[in-house]
Amino acid sequence: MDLDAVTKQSALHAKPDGLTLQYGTAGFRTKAEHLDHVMFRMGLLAVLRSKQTKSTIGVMVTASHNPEEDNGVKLVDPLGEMLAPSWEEHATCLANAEEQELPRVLLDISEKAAVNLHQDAFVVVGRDTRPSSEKLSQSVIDGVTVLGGQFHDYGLLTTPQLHYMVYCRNTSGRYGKATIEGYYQKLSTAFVELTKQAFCSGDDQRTLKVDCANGIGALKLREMKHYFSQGLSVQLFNDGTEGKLNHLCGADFVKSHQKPPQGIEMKSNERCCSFDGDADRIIYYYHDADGQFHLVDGDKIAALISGFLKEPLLEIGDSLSLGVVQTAYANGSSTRYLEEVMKVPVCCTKTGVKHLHHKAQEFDIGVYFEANGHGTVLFSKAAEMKIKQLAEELEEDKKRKAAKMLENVIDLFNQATGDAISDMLVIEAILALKGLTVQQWDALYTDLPNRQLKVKVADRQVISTTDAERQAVKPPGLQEAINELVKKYRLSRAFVRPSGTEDIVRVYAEADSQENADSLAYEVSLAVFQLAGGIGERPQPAESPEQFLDDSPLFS
Ligand SMILES: CC(=O)N[C@H]1[C@@H](OP(=O)(O)O)O[C@H](CO)[C@@H](O)[C@@H]1O
Ligand SMILES: [Mg+2]
Repeated sequence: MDLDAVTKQSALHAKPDGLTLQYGTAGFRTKAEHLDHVMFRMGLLAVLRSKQTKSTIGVMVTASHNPEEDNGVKLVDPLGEMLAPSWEEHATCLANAEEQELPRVLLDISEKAAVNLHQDAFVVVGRDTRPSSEKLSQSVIDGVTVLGGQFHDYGLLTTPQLHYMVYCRNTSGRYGKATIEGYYQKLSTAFVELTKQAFCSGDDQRTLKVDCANGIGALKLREMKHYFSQGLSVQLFNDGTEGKLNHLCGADFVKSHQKPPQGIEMKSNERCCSFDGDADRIIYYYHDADGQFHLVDGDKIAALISGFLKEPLLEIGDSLSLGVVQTAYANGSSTRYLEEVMKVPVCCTKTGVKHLHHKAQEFDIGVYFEANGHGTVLFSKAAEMKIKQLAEELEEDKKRKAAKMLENVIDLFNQATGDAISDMLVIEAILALKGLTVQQWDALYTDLPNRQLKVKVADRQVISTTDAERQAVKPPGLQEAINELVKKYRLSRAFVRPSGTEDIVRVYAEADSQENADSLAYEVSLAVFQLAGGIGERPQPAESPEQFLDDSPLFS
């Protein structure tokens, strides 16, 4: 490690004095102008991680659904998964080290993590379409090269595509080819194979409207759509040619505002979906004949997918375990539906994909989705082998057919992480095969009315939680207050937790009516404000839904 060279180069990516950042739920995220030093240092860290794991490591430059002026960075571990927690700590230390401390911190990390510094290092880099992303990804590359690491810059990619590339490279191509062409080929071949049956039986060509959040998803979907055009025609909106990234559009906007994005023409009963800014989340929705808006969120995606998978799994007759993983934000109706109607085991984990992903690995087939549309399905090695073996058996019977179908489903999911494009193709395939309309899918169960709010407090870490974030253990008295409030309403539930990506406390409430959910959320916000050191204006009761929109300081 040439520490003199590191010091010299680092001076060109100097850290602003006094700035401290935390590697949070989704890596580092803040205003783009504060991130140059973090990028350079994440290049350095990726080299150390690559040497330690003797594998290719990914670095993605994106701030997902956050505003265009923001940016962020996260590292991708060898099998395409999120960075290991112990390395998140190293990332935070390295990002916050003052210039003169940098060599010592690098040596410290190398020692603590037993990095063999003589090992080769290889890092792959991807970035989203933000104006700041190109320069920032160059800073990552500067960090990689000054430590002698090799790199491949993929340029513009969706976040899940970068995860896919990392996974492919570390499994000698067994997972797929580590090129954009390889990604398109793998997914579209699986999609076309899977839907052959549905489309042969005379179904009309299917059309889907896609809101691309003016982000990277638009570029990639436009390139990819020709690969599966016999099966599905996608119409792109908010494709970045005019609008601003994530502004009044995208999956996060649609989910949190519970209304359609701007820039999309929706006719009644037409199936529409939205990606987020880096295309790792997807949400569906439609207007009914009365013009009422219906959201079909991550919970319903999980219900559709697990219902679909149950049948071929029963058919192949092997006792492979199927489970669904959710977070506390999952609508109570979805959990009840999965457990009581579908009879599948449901687990609840802390918020953040890495927690869900980890839990899903405990099943042969683990379906995980956050309510906001981030998720995928993981197949254990044993399940994959069993399915492949059955699919190759000579006898052409129902069992083999079911195994063949599952084989294509395995290939269609991005098993490295949740992926809007891959999930979209899975959902479209299921709807086609089952002959379901979006309304029929939506009717699987009825969501309980719910409301999410944000409360500003002086220090959000005064709140700590347990039971997958459903119970507050600190500050004293807060959980008791929430329990009392919840008792006042029917079918009600509420919890609070400090956000891992924003400097706020999140409040969630659901109840038998929208009015009651709003009212419970307001009362819980007030309890948080009073018991957890609220700052600024006190939470106000909602008089109109507009009050919940982002421009209000307390409600969004
Ligand atoms: C309620 C909610 O939507 N929380 C989001 C949000 O996390 P917070 O820790 O709640 O800020 O950002 C995460 C990263 O994108 C995402 O995984 C998660 O679902
Ligand atoms: Mg995202």
